[in-house]
Amino acid sequence: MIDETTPPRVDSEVGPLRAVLLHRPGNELKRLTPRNNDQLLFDSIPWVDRAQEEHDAFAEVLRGRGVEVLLLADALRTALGDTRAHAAGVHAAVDERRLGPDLADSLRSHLSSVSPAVLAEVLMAGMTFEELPAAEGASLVRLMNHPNDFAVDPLPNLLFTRDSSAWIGNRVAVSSLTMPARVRETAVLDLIYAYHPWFRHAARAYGAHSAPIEGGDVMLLSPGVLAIGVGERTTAAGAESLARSVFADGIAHTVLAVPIQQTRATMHLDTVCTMVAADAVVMYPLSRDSLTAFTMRPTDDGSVKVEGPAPFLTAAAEAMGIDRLRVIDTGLDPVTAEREQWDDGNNTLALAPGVVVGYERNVETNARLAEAGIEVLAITGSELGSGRGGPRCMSCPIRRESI
Ligand SMILES: NC(=[NH2+])NCCC[C@H](N)C(=O)O
Repeated sequence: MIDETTPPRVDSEVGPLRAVLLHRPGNELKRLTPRNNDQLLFDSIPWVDRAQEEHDAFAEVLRGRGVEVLLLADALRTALGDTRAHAAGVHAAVDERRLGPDLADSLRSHLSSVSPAVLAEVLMAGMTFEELPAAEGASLVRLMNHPNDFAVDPLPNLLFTRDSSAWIGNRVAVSSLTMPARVRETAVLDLIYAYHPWFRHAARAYGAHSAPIEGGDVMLLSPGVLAIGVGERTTAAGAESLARSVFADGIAHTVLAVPIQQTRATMHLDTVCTMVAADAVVMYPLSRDSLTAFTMRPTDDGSVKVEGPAPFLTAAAEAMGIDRLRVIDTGLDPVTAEREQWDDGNNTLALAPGVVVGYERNVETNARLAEAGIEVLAITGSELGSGRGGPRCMSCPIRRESI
């Protein structure tokens, strides 16, 4: 149990994992249709019951290895028990630009009287116009929207808790998410970190309302050394602001900004590379020689010095103070490599150095990891994967032991 004697702290990707924030997918996935799935960032329509079973099995693997699992929905309900959080939750749910003043007022007053559990459900699964409380008289906004249109958008990507917040040392960075379908996740995580008792003393590393940055792009290469992917989601401005913030707080001495391709397949740095041991990564073979990095370090006068670009592996090893950052040689043929990269083969979650969780379907990548001495705990993800995210994307480590 996390308490004041064992506060949240994460200073690597691979230190023994002790506590993690996960989101068991819920009714928000039932909102996905062939008409809205692209916009909601899913590649197909998941079978929700099966996705929940797969997720339960994922959580069980973690618990079986001594990891405490905090589920986001539970955390949100707990947080909303505080009246200030409840008021902030109502504010976050109601978008007056969409509803107009009358409907917004009536929805606000309705939500103000619901239980924390009901408000949490609205914040996660959204609300259609048909589900709005019944009203007297005609409202233009009600009349002109289809009953199945969203009055409050659902958040199906809450599943990917990696992106909406990230712990760096003893501080949490609540993300400013790029895609419109995910922007409101920030408000949900803000409520949890401000009002859940586990996080009462949590300090923030980065303002949620600064430039875009997503946790899938943030990698803790070693204590004090961060790599930040810059691409579809995290901008150069986001990487620079986060670097300034961690330098100012003294929680990092080097930050690498790593340009990644602006494509759906490589939306975050962790889609092409994750750490499997203190000095080893699994990496999409095509990225191996093409990834580069700019190195940022703080200067004495409080500004940031930028160098590079240099090859990523060289810059990373130098910043980490090691001879070489090993790449597990998956040696896959380009077609298999591309298929397994798409299915999050490189998106592993380390539970300890040399022990990772991966999707079972990435047979070739997992076999190469095993040959290299990495224990792979395989989980099924046929439905979970339809949102394009693997074990690392679906987990936000809250506490890891130091290595
Ligand atoms: N860290 C990650 N790779 N996260 C994957 C997020 C997938 C999600 N559907 C999105 O497009 O945002």
